[in-house]
Amino acid sequence: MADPEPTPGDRLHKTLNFNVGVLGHVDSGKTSLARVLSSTASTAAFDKNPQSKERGITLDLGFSAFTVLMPEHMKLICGEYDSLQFTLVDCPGHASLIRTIIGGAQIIDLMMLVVDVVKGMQTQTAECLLIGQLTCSHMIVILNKTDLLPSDKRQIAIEKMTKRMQKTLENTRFRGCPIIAVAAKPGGPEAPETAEAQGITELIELLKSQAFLPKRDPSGSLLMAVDHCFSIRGQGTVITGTILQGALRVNDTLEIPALKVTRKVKSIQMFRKPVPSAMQGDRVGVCVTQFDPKLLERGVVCTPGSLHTIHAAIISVRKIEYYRGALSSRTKFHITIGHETVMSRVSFFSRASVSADSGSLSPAEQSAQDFSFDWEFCHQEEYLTGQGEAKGRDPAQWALLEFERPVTCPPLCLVIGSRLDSDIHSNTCRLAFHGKLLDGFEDKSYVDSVLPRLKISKNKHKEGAVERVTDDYTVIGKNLFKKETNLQLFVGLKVTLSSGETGVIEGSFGQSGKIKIRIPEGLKEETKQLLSSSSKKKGKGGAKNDPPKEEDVKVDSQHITIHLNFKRYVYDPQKKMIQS
Ligand SMILES: Nc1nc2c(ncn2[C@@H]2O[C@H](COP(=O)(O)OP(=O)(O)OP(=O)(O)O)[C@@H](O)[C@H]2O)c(=O)[nH]1
Repeated sequence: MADPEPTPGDRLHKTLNFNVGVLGHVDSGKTSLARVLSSTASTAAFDKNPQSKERGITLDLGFSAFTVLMPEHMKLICGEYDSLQFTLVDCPGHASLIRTIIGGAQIIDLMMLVVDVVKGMQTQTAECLLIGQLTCSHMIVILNKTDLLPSDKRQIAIEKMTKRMQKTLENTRFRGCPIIAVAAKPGGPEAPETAEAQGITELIELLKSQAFLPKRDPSGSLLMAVDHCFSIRGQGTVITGTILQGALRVNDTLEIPALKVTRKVKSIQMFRKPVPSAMQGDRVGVCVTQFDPKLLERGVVCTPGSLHTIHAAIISVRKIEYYRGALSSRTKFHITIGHETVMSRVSFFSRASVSADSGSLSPAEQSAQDFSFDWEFCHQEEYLTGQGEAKGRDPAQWALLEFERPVTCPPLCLVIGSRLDSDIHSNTCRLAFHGKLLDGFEDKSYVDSVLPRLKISKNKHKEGAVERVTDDYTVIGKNLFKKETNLQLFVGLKVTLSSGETGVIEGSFGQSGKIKIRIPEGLKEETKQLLSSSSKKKGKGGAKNDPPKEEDVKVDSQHITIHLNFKRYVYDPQKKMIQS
């Protein structure tokens, strides 16, 4: 019989793990803070706990942990646990920062944004805030290095910086989040190790008060981020890391996608004790049958067959508003996807760019229909609109990514596009866009044969005429499309009328390529008059509240034109390159 899914109660130990990402600008004091938190907690917070010394452990580069007794407010909801472990994920360099955060997005429960109190928000602070916005729902701001402020003006300076941070956070999801001042390593690098950090006990109390029962889901396939790997003679190879998704049991078979091999789980340890299973959010050491640990210093392991290695992908795209550069097609960006950052050629396209004029395709182009179907499918899926990308808001954007080397990632994972090669001191945001993986191309030959033949054309412009008004908010347009055109692909696109109103294509009208246009602000009086006089002159149709029927429409207004701008995306078997 299969083992039951592990539950949070299925533990030999009674410690709940809570993951805290430590983010901030270079040199803001992240590592110093993680270090002092761990040591302060292990010496002070546990004096009642005999295991305290053991718990202030350094797990690996970038990971440290400390444990406290279960805070009062969590005792009721976390009945089966008696203590709470904070695992601090110190995120160092920039590329690895994005990778760590994206990879850990599902399991970073709270983010500590470390700010140098003297310098305030710096470029990377802002970038970290952006990444936090995309991946995390709880945050604490740490104003560090308060010892550098002159003692007589310290309090005022802290209050000033607190207010400034509050203002910055006003329009973010972290509005009103706690802000605390500390000195993680007073005196800087030259100071003796004995120099006492300030505000750390208060910070630990704040962390305890902000902690909550994290959502963990043992279902689905396993995905574990590996941060360390070593062998134990006679036993096997141990991989340590964090379970990002799913669960793991002794005797399970794991896949190491980078090595294209599978290995059997011989034992699992948490908090240095053997456990039969572990689940999302847990930090574990897993002993598997032997392989060369040098081959997997960092990376992922997973349920066999659950990850895909892809050569190209389609993603949804949202521009990061602080990014000053252009998102132009066929340029290269650093793409962070799953646990990898890879250079990619990026071609952007938008909704109506999908083989829109299918009726006018040549027979060769017609064969592209299968392909364009995929895109059509994409934009009907909820995940495009479900993640805050509400239908009807911004015109949706997509991109085709062509990776310089294949990447291994889970389906639907978060993707961030950035320009990491731009100068880190240039004071500009290097994060350009974010999105979700919608579709990946695994088959290299498919990529070779199909992707080079995609054509993303330049902006197109179509012009038609308003035929009649059906009510104060709706007009019927004609001469924009042929009757064969798949009008569904244009639904939701913006049009402008020569009379000044803007509208949205609501759908087709009749069978001859006419469209119904909704004018959300309503038609201007002059426009209505112009259209109704035009109707009367011709003597048919145009009665304000008549349900529109195609045969009614005989009136031809020469006065008001409709303008539609869009991009077109077609498969062109003749082309050897993507054209733009
Ligand atoms: N004066 C003073 N210096 C500090 C404090 N905290 C850290 N520093 C110093 O600031 C420098 C950077 O500290 P780190 O902890 O390495 O900063 P970091 O953010 O982890 O740096 P990166 O990992 O390089 O991004 C070191 O020289 C520390 O000694 C503090 O509270 N006061």
